[in-house]
Amino acid sequence: MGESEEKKSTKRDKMRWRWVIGASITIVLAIALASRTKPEISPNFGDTNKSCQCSQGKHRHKGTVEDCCCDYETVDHLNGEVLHPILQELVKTPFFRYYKVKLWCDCPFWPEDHMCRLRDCSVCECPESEFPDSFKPFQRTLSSGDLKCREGKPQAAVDRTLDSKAFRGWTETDNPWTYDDETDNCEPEFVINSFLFTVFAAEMTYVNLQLNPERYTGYNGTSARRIWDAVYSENCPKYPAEELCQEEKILYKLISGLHSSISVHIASDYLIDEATNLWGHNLEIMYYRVLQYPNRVENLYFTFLFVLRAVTKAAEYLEQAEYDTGNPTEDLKTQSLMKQLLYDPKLQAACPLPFDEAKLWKGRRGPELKQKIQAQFKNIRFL
Ligand SMILES: Cc1cc2nc3c(=O)[nH]c(=O)nc-3n(C[C@H](O)[C@H](O)[C@H](O)COP(=O)(O)OP(=O)(O)OC[C@H]3O[C@@H](n4cnc5c(N)ncnc54)[C@H](O)[C@@H]3O)c2cc1C
Repeated sequence: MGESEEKKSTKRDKMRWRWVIGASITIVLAIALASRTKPEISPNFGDTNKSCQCSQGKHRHKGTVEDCCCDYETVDHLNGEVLHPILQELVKTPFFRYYKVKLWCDCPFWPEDHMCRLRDCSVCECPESEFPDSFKPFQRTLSSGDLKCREGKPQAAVDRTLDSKAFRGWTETDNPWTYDDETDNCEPEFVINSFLFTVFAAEMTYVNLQLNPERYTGYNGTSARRIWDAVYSENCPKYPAEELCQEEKILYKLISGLHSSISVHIASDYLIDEATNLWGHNLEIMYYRVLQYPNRVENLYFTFLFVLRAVTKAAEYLEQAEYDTGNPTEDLKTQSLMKQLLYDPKLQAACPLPFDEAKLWKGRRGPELKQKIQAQFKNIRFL
């Protein structure tokens, strides 16, 4: 591999791992929130002043998480003791708080999609001066005076010509599970971003995830629903559940687990009263969208363990990866937190193999099935 190829590949790897850690963070938080409110829900739905009547410590879900090698109680314990505290620190580091996304592109499937109703839904882009030098492979035209959210105005977009020149070389794909496209093309694929839910977007730009938390944004109604409908109908076969093979069930569980995670975040940080701008927990939403369906909670735990396996499987790589943002102090801290996360003795002892992927793709149909599911997986891009 030539030097420039190596650089491209390292950049793609960085993007990929930011994604995996990002997914871990969102799912870890969702588990923490769901497990806190799992038992009997108080009738004081949406009321932030009255105390929650949850009886802590009671598990509705017991035993091993289906298709995994770890139980519910252990997940809750590890999440609270180990993962949640470390990830809370990791998300603040520059390497993980800046995320590259494509904004501003018409939806090729559903024109005039109105998306979010709330003003707060708009995505705050970072001015060029803010994001780390080593993340800047191209010149930007966004001035530092442009610190405010741009509130969904496509005309305020940065110079695309520069972007496409700088990124032309990055379009090749070497991972059969993902697209590594960082050009400004608008592709007819689902770009799923649980923080920003930019569903179809173009033009790479940076956002600070600390300024764009995952929470209620008013993205409701038919517009939001048809995206979920499309995600499920494109990727989950219609035939009865008992006829699904293991790999198809897993893809469904991952989508459903991510859906639960998004719903839990919405419920946890909800606009209770628009007039007074009062934000708080909405336990009614938490219950009606997630907790009343045991399988949605189970799928959340499954997704947690699946992502945890991806992170721990890549421990050696992640330990040695460069977390270079041009700020040595912060970058050292990122590396040290990553090591803590990857080699935590409690994690290794309690859940050494969160999910066993070696059981997949067996039998005569294995290779064909893998190709089919890879294509489906690529169709949905979880950022
Ligand atoms: C990728 C994506 C990201 C989003 N991010 C946000 C966000 O950050 N903030 C925000 O406010 N809104 C967000 N939304 C919208 C949000 O997820 C809901 O679609 C919206 O709040 C409307 O909810 P709903 O009650 O109509 O049901 P939806 O959550 O839209 O669900 C649609 C249908 O899917 C089924 N379903 C629901 N949950 C599950 C599950 N876990 N497993 C299997 N099936 C299920 C049910 O049959 C349900 O009726 C996002 C939507 C998408 C597609």
